[in-house]
Amino acid sequence: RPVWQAYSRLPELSGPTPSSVVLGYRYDLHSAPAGSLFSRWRSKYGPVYRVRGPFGTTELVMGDPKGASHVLGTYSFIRNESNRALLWELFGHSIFTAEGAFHKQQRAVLNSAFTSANVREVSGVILDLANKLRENWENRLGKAASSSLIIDVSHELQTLAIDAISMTTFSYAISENAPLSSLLSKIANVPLTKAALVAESFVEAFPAIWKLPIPIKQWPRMMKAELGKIADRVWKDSEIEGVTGGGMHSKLLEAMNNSKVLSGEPMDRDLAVANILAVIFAGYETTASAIGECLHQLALQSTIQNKIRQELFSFADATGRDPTYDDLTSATQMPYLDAVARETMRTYPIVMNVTREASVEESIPLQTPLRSTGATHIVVKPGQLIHIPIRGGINNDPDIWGLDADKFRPERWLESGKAGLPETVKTVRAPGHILTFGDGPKICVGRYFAMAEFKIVIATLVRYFHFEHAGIDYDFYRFGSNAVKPKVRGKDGLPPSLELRVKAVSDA
Ligand code: HEM
Repeated sequence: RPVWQAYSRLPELSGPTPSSVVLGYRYDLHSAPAGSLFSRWRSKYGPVYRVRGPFGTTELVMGDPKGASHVLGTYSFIRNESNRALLWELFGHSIFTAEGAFHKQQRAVLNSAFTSANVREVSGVILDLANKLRENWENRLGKAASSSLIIDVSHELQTLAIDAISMTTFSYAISENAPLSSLLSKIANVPLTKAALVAESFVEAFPAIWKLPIPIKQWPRMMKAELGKIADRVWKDSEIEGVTGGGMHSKLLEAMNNSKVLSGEPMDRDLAVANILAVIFAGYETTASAIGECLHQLALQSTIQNKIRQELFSFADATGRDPTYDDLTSATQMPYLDAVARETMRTYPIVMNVTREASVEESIPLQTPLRSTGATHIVVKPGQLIHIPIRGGINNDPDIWGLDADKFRPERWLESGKAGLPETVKTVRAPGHILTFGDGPKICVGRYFAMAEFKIVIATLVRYFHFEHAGIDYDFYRFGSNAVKPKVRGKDGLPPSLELRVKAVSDA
């Protein structure tokens, strides 16, 4: 694409000046608490504005819900080159690097594995893991000198989440493989440093860097090799013995083995292994971080925490039994738990923004005319980078959600009239009016899985434990792996952690 175009595009839009012309806006965006700059820029420039990428190039921020839905819903907007290069490096050619008809084929296979009915079928594994964590904390509290313990919940949730996805997708408990689980934890817990942000900005500007033998590739390589060995063995066994043989109860393997029926093409070994890796990696950090953000909010707002507990106790009093998976995931049986899940996903989305690149010239329709020209469309050229701001963006826009858009208030999902959801939320056409899981053909494959795991773990932990602030303030930042994670306020260069004070409910 002509270089000059990258600089002179979108003259009708204004936007912020980055602190460094060389690094562009990404360095500023990721050096600030997640979403805080999207929110500030939206109030200054409106929902649609431009940012300057590395070396002054022009990128579009599309915070208009109709425009965002168009971009995410159309195959001509593809994943951007630097994203594809990183995802290729991490997993190989997988669902994440697929586009167009090939993406459609891969999605048909993965969708058939992650239906809500299939998630229900494997939910016992997640319930067992949540109860195992509860028993572990009960034992530790039983042995502790005081009635409370400070626990790094972020670390423990990561372990639970990686087993939840690996045990349900290929019957393998990664946490029991010590070298592999410590490698994954190293990758997930890389500290946020200025050097890492600068390196990331350069890679964004020059995706070809991924092709060089640079040291940052060392961990993804090791992960691909180690996890690949397990995925490979599981895949071979499933081909030889069949998925139901050998106790291998895996919906994903079953779907991939049946891929000829679903997509017309048998899945080859490399693609199958890459998709297994992609699903594991996409599925564990994100879900663990979302549960962590919720526990952090509950520790700050004990009234909300008590309301969830009360709902669980009332259920037990009324039925004389513990809630099942069906009860926990039903908005009718557990309306408050459901509202807390929706509000966590809305207020604190773990993926801060989604990026696309226009592959053809296209006119994007807008809900609200542009401030500068009053135009109801914006025309983009091939190669244009477009960011859909989610955290601090569309999910928290006061013009869509009302003046308390930034507040964590689960009641908004339950009440009617002024205290409930405003009509304007309907302008966001994604499921549940939130963009936390994306939208369109690339919407998150694992969203039912993630919501089920979220509800099971929050209900199990809140039923038995009381969470309190442990005197450490946290801010949430987008770390290099793309998930938003907690960082001790003012302490740069530390890996993510989230220490909360935990007490048994009977002692609280
Ligand atoms: C709270 C938890 C989660 C969040 C916030 C989340 C968020 C997202 C988002 C925003 C996308 C769209 C990316 C884009 O449009 O470029 C996505 C895609 C994806 N997610 Fe999730 N995710 C979560 C959990 C999971 C789980 C549990 C799995 C696996 C079981 C999973 C697997 C995937 C896959 C494979 C894709 C790629 C889909 C495609 O390209 O067609 N995610 N996720």
